[in-house]
Amino acid sequence: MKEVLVATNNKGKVKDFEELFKPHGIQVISLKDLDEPIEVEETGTTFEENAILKAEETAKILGKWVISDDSGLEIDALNGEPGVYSARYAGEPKDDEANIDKVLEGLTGVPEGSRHARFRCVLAIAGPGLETQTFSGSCDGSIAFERKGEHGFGYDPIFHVPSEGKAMAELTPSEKAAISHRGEAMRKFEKELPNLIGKAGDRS
Ligand SMILES: O=c1[nH]c(=O)c2ncn([C@@H]3O[C@H](COP(=O)(O)OP(=O)(O)OP(=O)(O)O)[C@@H](O)[C@H]3O)c2[nH]1
Ligand SMILES: [Mg+2]
Repeated sequence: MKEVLVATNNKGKVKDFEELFKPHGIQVISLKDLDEPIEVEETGTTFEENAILKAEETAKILGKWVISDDSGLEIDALNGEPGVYSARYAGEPKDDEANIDKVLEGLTGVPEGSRHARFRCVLAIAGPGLETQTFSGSCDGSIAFERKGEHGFGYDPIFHVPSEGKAMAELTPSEKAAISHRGEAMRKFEKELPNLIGKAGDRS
């Protein structure tokens, strides 16, 4: 396995995956690199359902193994919102800055101790001759009162990571990989990687 196709249109996720696959010498190809656009409708109500949908639909179209990622932010004080709707919380088109503003507005008046949240990520791998598998990860933190940091994407500037004493967007890519929801899911995937490489032959 020299390269892996990640079924995502999100450039921020691609960067996270590049960091995560770097130690394996595996190059990440995303839907952004293909000539024909692929956009799978995310009709599921859980991260797992949507991850499986994206992996299986894309694998069917391309006829090869793909990995997908469905992820999002759950905020306790907002009853788990934005959850599976994280990408488009403030509506279409997808806008990270508007999403952050909506979260901060929704938490107006909520004190520091009541702003607990978690990022969740489910990776799915699907393709010819392979039974679809999923791997999940989460990362606990809290929602800050203002943006900090320049790294990452999405809600990273307002996601405070207590173990680091910093916002997720203040962490370098390798620091984020070590503690993030996507990193945890990847480490579970990595344990399966030798088996998958064996099964892949020249299919991947
Ligand atoms: O600050 C963040 N750091 C992260 O590490 C992270 N991971 C997910 N998210 C949020 O959750 C949505 C996923 O939605 P999602 O899984 O449907 O992906 P997407 O629509 O952006 O791309 P695609 O992979 O579906 O093509 C994203 O857009 C973000 O808003 C994150 N925010
Ligand atoms: Mg999406």
